[in-house]
Amino acid sequence: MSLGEIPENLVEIRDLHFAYGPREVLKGLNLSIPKGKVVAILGVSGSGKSTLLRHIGGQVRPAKGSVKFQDKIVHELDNDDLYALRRDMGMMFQVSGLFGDMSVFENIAFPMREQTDLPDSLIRDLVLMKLNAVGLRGAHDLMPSELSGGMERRVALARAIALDPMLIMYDEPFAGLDPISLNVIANLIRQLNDALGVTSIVVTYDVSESLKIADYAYFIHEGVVVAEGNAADMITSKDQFVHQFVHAEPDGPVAFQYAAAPYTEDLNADSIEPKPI
Ligand SMILES: Nc1ncnc2c1ncn2[C@@H]1O[C@H](COP(=O)(O)OP(=O)(O)OP(=O)(O)O)[C@@H](O)[C@H]1O
Repeated sequence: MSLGEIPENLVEIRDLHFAYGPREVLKGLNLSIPKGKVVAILGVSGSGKSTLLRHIGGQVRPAKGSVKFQDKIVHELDNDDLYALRRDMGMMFQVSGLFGDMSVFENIAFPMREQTDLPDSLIRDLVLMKLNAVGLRGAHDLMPSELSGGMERRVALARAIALDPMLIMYDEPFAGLDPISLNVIANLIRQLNDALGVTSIVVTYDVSESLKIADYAYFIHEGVVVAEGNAADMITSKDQFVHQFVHAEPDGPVAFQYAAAPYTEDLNADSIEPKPI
């Protein structure tokens, strides 16, 4: 590969450590998100995926290591710069977070009104454009309570792109969706990434869906990257961890048994003797 072909990274995570009190969640995480790509971050529930996204958005501070967004170290920014940085990031969560007392239109217009001085006529056109991109221009007058789960997720996606971010972060975008809605969301993630020229991070435990649309995948477990590679290669990977994940095997590097003393020790131990009735 010539130097000219090496993609520039939008996000670089180096030796990231973080703990919630005594609970160490990230233990020296390293990964890079190249510009223009869709990158899947995969791992079992509780492996620290959402915590990683919180570091990229600057909501939490690393105990050690850093997150670099473009040329800025996120945890070194002052409040104004952090606010400006967050405008370059759109987020879509499993829980849509739409305002229940505002129409679909007003939900998308809200960040535009809050963060820009655009006139109402332009906001109107922009909102309809964003809704059109997710196939819901015709639903602009509906209230969130009138939307199906899949539609709600699409409105949340329209809101995530309201301010033309450079990076879109998706936290469990497929959770709880029926198969058709799930496909719609997966295809939208890919299409919007390419049409808008953005970069996307998809954090999920849904391996098969995310590998269909991602360019690159990282597998994280117990706070570190345990495997990575081109998404297409992951399906046939011989790596034990990837294999277990892709084939949803109940035991493997991610152990079925919670860590315990040897069985024989436990069987003789006083502590597990049944209490007298
Ligand atoms: N605010 C918090 N305070 C204490 N512990 C937390 C907090 N947030 C998360 N944790 C714990 O940190 C670990 C990692 O959580 P995180 O949400 O980052 O994992 P995840 O991989 O995104 O999993 P999930 O898909 O279940 O959200 C979990 O064990 C979780 O219980």
